[in-house]
Amino acid sequence: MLSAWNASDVRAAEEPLLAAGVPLMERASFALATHVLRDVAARRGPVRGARVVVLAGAGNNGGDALHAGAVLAGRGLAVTAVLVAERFHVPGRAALERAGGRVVELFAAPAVLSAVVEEAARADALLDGLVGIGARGPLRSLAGDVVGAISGAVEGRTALEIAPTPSRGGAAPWVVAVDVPSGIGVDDGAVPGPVLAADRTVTFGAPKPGLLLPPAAALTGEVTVVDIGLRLDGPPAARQLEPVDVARSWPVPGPADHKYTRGVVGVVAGTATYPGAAVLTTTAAVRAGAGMVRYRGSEAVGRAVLAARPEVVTAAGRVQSWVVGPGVPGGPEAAHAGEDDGADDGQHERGRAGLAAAAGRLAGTAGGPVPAVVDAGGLGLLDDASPPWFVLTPHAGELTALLRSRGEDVRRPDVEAEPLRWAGRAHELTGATVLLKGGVTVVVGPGVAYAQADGPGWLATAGAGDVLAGVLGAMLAARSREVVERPALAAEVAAAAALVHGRAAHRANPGGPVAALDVAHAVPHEIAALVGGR
Ligand SMILES: NC(=O)C1=CN([C@@H]2O[C@H](COP(=O)(O)OP(=O)(O)OC[C@H]3O[C@@H](n4cnc5c(N)ncnc54)[C@H](O)[C@@H]3O)[C@@H](O)[C@H]2O)[C@@H](O)CC1
Ligand SMILES: Nc1ncnc2c1ncn2[C@@H]1O[C@H](COP(=O)(O)OP(=O)(O)O)[C@@H](O)[C@H]1O
Ligand SMILES: [K+]
Repeated sequence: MLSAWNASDVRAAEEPLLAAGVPLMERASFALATHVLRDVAARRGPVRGARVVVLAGAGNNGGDALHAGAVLAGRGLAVTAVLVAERFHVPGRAALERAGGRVVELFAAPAVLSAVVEEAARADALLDGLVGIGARGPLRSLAGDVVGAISGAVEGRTALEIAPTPSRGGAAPWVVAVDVPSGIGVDDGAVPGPVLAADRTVTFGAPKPGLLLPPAAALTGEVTVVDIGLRLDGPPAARQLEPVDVARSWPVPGPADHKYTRGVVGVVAGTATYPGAAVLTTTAAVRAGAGMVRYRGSEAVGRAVLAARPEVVTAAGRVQSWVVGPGVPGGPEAAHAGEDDGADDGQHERGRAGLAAAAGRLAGTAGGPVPAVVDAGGLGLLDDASPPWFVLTPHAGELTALLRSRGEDVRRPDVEAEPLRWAGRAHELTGATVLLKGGVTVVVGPGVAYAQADGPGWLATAGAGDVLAGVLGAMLAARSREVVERPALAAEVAAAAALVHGRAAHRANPGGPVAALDVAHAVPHEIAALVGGR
């Protein structure tokens, strides 16, 4: 698992070490230089004579970059450091000059900006040491100008670029961000202004949340964490599950298991208008290893489900998790406005009953509360307050509607600009765990947040969300009681489902388009690979 800490926590962890004279900057800058050397060697062969431009800001981030530049100059690389502020890291500059590096005082002669940009565009490597965890807001003054100009000049990069071109020609410089790409929201992943998209980010002590969270996560390139000896004890601000975490906690059935111990998933999905959602959700739940899947819906849709998956049961009975809403009309906005966007075929009533049972509010329900996945039309069926074992699975549009239905004046671009904040707000307003779908899936539960970036862009296809709902339903059913008892566990299981779903999409057709049903069919193979490797 990757755990990310806010800037203030990293600073607090640095303080006692700095007070004790631990050479943190030497550690950081030496590791940074080592990674740059390795990358340059891999791309160019000989490192001697390679051209490196270091963009250095006023603070210690600039200090790291200048000291790394000194190490590189000492190895025979031609290093030019560009100082953007009158205040700069004095020992870093001195070390660089001693090692034979050249310094350009851009702050003293802004007219040389175009020459700097030209040199940067021709460099083998570009180190972005403008600001690190001391950044406040969008890049200002010369730091902003230089990033804007270089981004415009380097092929495949624009100043506000969200997706760096993965394989650029050999001519463009290899961009290494020092600690973080300068100008991102270190704690929240915001991209409030120009940011130079990196090929690699070498981050010190621990990842920062902004490296995991969208939209900034798309600008980091590969993230390398350098251990400089910090002790970060408190809870991380954001986490990212890795395959080994999911493998370790996967409930592999043993000899004593039977279908009810493995978990029964009750699915309220699909209508005559959207029968495919019922097929996709139930198929995904079956393929993800549910002990049993019960489909609840009209007879006609049930026939389509049974034709695709004869394992599915349509009779009512006990379940260990509910999935309510895929392919059911009437999301939060419609419910809020009293609209009706199509016949619900009785699914609203079945969905409400499922959610009431899941919340433990249905008189005469045996076995107590169980987890629920609440998707699409199910989001309009929620009560004012939900328990944390309800996992809401909106995309950005649905989350916006949900928030607006609860009085927040928010638009979709706001949600896309600050997904962690708004998923967190939805968690606060509803009490439920919130999984916000997107290129990076953000999950917020009580005291925990996850950011998962496991799937290819090809996964953005109709029905993919229904498959996720089915996979998550099966995973929650398998750990039903535990999820109800431990408020933060639903978020971990939801993040794990996003990982399985995203990796199944890669597996379904590596490097190419995927259809939602193909993703569902790849799920058991992905699970086998995960648990087989543990
Ligand atoms: N304290 C230490 O010894 C260590 C610090 N480390 C490095 O130090 C960095 C933090 O250093 P600092 O606290 O000095 O802060 P930074 O170097 O991140 O930035 C602070 C400077 O940037 C300017 N600045 C802030 N926001 C700006 C914006 N939006 N546009 C333009 N300029 C802006 C500020 O005026 C300030 O002078 C870390 O990110 C890391 O790279 C590492 O070397 C580890 C050890
Ligand atoms: N750019 C992207 N890269 C990777 N995965 C994505 C991207 N965009 C969306 N996804 C994923 O694809 C799925 C789409 O779900 P959703 O929007 O609910 O579609 P539908 O309602 O048609 O099923 C989600 O799991 C989401 O996280
Ligand atoms: K930086």
